Amino acid sequence: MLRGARTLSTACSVARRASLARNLRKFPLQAKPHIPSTRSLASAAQAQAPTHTPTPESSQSPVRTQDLPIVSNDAKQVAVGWDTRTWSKFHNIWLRDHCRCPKCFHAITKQRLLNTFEIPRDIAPLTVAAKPDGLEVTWNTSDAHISLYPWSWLRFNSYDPPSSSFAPSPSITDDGKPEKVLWGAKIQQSPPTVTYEQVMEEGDAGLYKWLENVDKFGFSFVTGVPPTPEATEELSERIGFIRETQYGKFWDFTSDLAKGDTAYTTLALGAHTDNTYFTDPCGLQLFHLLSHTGGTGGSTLLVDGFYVASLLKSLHPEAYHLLSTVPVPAHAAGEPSALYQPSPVRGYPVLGHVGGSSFSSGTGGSSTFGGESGKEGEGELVQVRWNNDDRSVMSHLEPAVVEKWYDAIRLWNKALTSPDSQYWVQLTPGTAVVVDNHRVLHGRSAFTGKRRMCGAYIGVDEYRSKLAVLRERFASDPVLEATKDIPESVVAGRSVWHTAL
Ligand SMILES: C[N+](C)(C)CCCC[C@H](N)C(=O)O
Ligand SMILES: O=C(O)CCC(=O)C(=O)O
Repeated sequence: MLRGARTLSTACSVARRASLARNLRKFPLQAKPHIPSTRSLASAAQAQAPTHTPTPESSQSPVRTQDLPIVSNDAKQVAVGWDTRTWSKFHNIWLRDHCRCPKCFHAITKQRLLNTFEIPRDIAPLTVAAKPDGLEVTWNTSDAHISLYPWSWLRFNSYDPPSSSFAPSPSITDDGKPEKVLWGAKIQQSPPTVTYEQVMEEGDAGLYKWLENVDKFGFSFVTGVPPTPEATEELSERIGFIRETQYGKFWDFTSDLAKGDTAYTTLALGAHTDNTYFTDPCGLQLFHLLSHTGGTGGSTLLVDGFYVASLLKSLHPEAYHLLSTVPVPAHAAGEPSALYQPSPVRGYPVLGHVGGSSFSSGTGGSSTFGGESGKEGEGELVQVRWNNDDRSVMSHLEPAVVEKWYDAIRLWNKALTSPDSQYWVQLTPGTAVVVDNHRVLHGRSAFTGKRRMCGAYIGVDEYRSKLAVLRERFASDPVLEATKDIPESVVAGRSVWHTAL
């Protein structure tokens, strides 16, 4: 198994040669297979069960050809043998389209320069070679174009089989991101928290910690925030620019119905996510209680929607399936100058997924956005959209589904409101909370007196972009690590082999 193969230029240093040797697993000596058909590749890999557990080369020996993956090709595909049981197959057209040389890919803007549609449909390699840097392909085109594909990059982007199907490798995980931690009421024992000082410090390490908290837990407190709207706005903008909506940019609100929404009243609000009436609900929502005088109540509720969904899925799979497939319309119609509905107006399921093994009559080839899906499996839960107060008329339900759907949301609500799921916290001036609005539901208890809350929305793409940039700086990425010495890889501070490109 390739472990973050380091790269070697032809004039590679002894040190780099040794480091590649260290990282490369010894591939069992094997006669180069004939150019196998796609079908026979699988049987070939299957038949050649490893005769021994490959062991890393000693750090002294130079890299040997047999230390490199085995490569071969036919008229349609190139096969890469990571070890005798693990092969990837890449279509020739796919490889040519993903060439990252300076002619095919703008190293500064990270945009494709190659005209995909000028690639001959039947393009094939003249030669394929396993080089220390990666797979080298010389194409059978008039320019005999040469492309290089680093081993770690190929393995990360393997689609046949998907790289997620490979045995977990400490050096190369399928997306390199930390696992999410699902939580219930017990999170109150040690809720994820950073300090304002950490978040505001120039080096951004504290900002990174804050956003990693949000990625892992779906929320994070920030303590020591000056109890002013100005400081809170500045804190919000550490993540990215604030998303303006019909409620304004940075909000500073109280129970005066200044805006046509029950948030601007003293009413209790059940656990919900915001913006179900937008096609693209905000990614983060930040709240900071500035003051509450002459009254009681107004405590904040947080519920991990991913946790509750996991309970529903195991206890009531039918209900889970309905919440994952039936789109829910919503509206924001409290402002005379605004009347929001999502596009399509039928809305989106309460539980949004990607990658389900299902058909879809909606957009995007999966059940996530608007389509009905088969029951084979929903895929990965990536978004919770739930606000029963903002829900519009369910005018599209199949008659036979109506009562089942209401039973399903009754089970969902029961799980949401279970004491085991609910984390109630009384916010105080100086402690802000940021919530992943695609995962964690929030609410509040009713209150009396004068209560002043401020905060802001951050778009989901702005949030994820900032986290990706911080990860580039602070987290180790096996593909970036393995490719950083390939000449002309890192341009304008970013690698052309970044796995987000
Ligand atoms: C702007 N502020 C956050 C104060 C209120 C937003 C209104 C919340 C709306 N009912 C929703 O669920 O999206
Ligand atoms: O007032 C609060 O504590 C929260 C209000 C709310 O849920 C919202 O604005 O979405």
